[in-house]
Amino acid sequence: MSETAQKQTHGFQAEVKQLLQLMIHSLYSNKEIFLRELVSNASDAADKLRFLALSDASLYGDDGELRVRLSLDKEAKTITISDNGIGMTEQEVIDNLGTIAKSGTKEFFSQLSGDQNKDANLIGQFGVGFYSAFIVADKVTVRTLKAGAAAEQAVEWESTGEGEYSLATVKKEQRGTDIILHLRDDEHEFLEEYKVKSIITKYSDHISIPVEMWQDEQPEQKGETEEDTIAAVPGHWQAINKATALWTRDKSDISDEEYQEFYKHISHDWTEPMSWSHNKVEGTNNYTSLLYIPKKAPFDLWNRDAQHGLKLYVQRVFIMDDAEEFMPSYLRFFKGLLDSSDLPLNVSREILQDTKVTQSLRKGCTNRALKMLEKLAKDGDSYQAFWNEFGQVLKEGPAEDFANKDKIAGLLRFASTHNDDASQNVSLSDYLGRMKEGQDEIFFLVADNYAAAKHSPHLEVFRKKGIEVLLLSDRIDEWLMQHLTEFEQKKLRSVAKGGLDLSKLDDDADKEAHKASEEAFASTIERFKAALGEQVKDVKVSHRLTDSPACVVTDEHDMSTQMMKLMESVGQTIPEVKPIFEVNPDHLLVKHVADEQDESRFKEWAEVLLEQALLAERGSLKNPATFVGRLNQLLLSLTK
Ligand SMILES: Nc1ncnc2c1ncn2[C@@H]1O[C@H](COP(=O)(O)OP(=O)(O)OP(=O)(O)O)[C@@H](O)[C@H]1O
Repeated sequence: MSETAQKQTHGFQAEVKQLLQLMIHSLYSNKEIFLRELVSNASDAADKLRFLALSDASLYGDDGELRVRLSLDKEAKTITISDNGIGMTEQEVIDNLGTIAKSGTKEFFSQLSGDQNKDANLIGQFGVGFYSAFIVADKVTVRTLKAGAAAEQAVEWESTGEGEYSLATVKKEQRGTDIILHLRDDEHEFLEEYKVKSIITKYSDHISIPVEMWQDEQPEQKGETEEDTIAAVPGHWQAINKATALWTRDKSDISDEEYQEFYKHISHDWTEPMSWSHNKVEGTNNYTSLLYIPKKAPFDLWNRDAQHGLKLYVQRVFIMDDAEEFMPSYLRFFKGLLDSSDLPLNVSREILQDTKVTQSLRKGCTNRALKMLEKLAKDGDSYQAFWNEFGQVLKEGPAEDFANKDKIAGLLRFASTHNDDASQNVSLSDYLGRMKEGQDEIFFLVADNYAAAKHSPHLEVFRKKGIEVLLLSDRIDEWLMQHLTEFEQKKLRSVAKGGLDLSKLDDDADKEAHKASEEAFASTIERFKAALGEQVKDVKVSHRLTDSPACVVTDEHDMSTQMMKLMESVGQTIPEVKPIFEVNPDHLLVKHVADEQDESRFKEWAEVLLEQALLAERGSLKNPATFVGRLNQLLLSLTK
């Protein structure tokens, strides 16, 4: 019984109103998930209490059996989900049931399109949680008492899910939370016991505490013969789920559906996972891990403040969410849990950070995760779908995890000149399989975007010789290639750097032709050097161009153009790097310039060729107006 004190009315945060509106409309076809969400919250509340009780057993009071109870009231048309978990204080009710505290919430709402199907998926990724109650209820009452608080300090929250909710202090004898859903007129199917039971079996069988329903008294019954009677069974609460922690069960006893539902419970994701791996490890370390690869990237994958990591249990007791210590950051998209027997029950984040056990568990989980990816990579289509979602994150790997560099390299996918589109589907092994005889390096080019890479003059000689080049244009690629220098004993080499030596791939005729053109052009090269002076590091005859008159490359050990751009874009000052200017002696324009006898006109041409090459390479010039002016002068002179 409760005495309701004066009610106060509060307004929902604007985003909550928006979420409620959207949810009711876009999740209607999947409305039964409200039960999964509320039972999942109840089970989390039990986990949290169990954790606190590790250091203060008195929190259990005389009620140590944690459970969730579902009650149906056909007359009142209510369904109640009741737990004896941690409960909430008034402030927690305000924070948890009146606002959305997730990082990236604003960005999330700005992504919504108004298209119900698309938005339903997005909301799924965002996590609907408690508010899903309003899909089926036109009024929700929450009565909650925080563990350890006096019965008079309980809180009643009530709302019709429109713009406001009310709060009142009430009396509640039992610790925990009751969520009472006043069902909408057309939702009375949820008052049928068989329906509710079937939903629990479908979605929440894996919940580790009992989910109970009231079983009415069974009166004494007649047996097979006159004398036999079957004794009456008094009314009692009966568990309708298996109530054992899923990961402690034998793999062979767990169905795919159970693994999938468990994933939704721990990840708050909506869609089925791409794959999972469940392992019990015994030996130096004793632990169970259950790792999942999601199908879709969460909306906050790139948000620096977003939480990630595994759910940590010690000897089946929940310890914390988002334990980041067990997975490197480049695998942060993995979801799952770790149950260790080697960590102390009172482990804190601080202790976790410097124990040897953590390090070896992290190693174990990382290896397991990489194995899962290697397995997935054998299935081309699934892996491609995975790569399109998470490839960019995996590209952080070679820089972060030196020990697993080779494994990660094998998992990377690139666009390449072998294909005619931007899709990243070429592995380094594919590339090795297509290498030309005599080729002992893997060639790549980093540019601002795929089109810029594809049309780069640096590719001309590679096209002519039929040598494949990987085309990289993601923001992280330059960083990646700084760390990915070798794969299966083959060096990776940028085609935009000096020191490119394709002589092993040249036939004798090519070699002679190169030598001849270098000799014939030697004096022109000297004239270019004199004309360009300090602007360039060197001038050379190019053997990499067929269609373009000239290009610039950076010296082998200098900072690459892409790296300079990247650093400039984040406001770093960078040391001046002078380009090496390469000219194509077979190009008509270069021949024309070489014939120019007037040294000042030669200088003008040299400047224009250099600026053109810089423009093609960097996409911009320090002084574009000078370039345009110079070019126009030369064009005019040609018309005379
Ligand atoms: N039965 C409950 N007992 C105690 N606290 C609860 C209960 N239900 C909800 N809460 C609190 O309210 C918060 C918000 O719940 P909600 O279901 O909206 O989000 P969530 O579970 O954190 O994540 P998601 O939205 O992804 O499901 C929870 O994090 C929890 O702190």
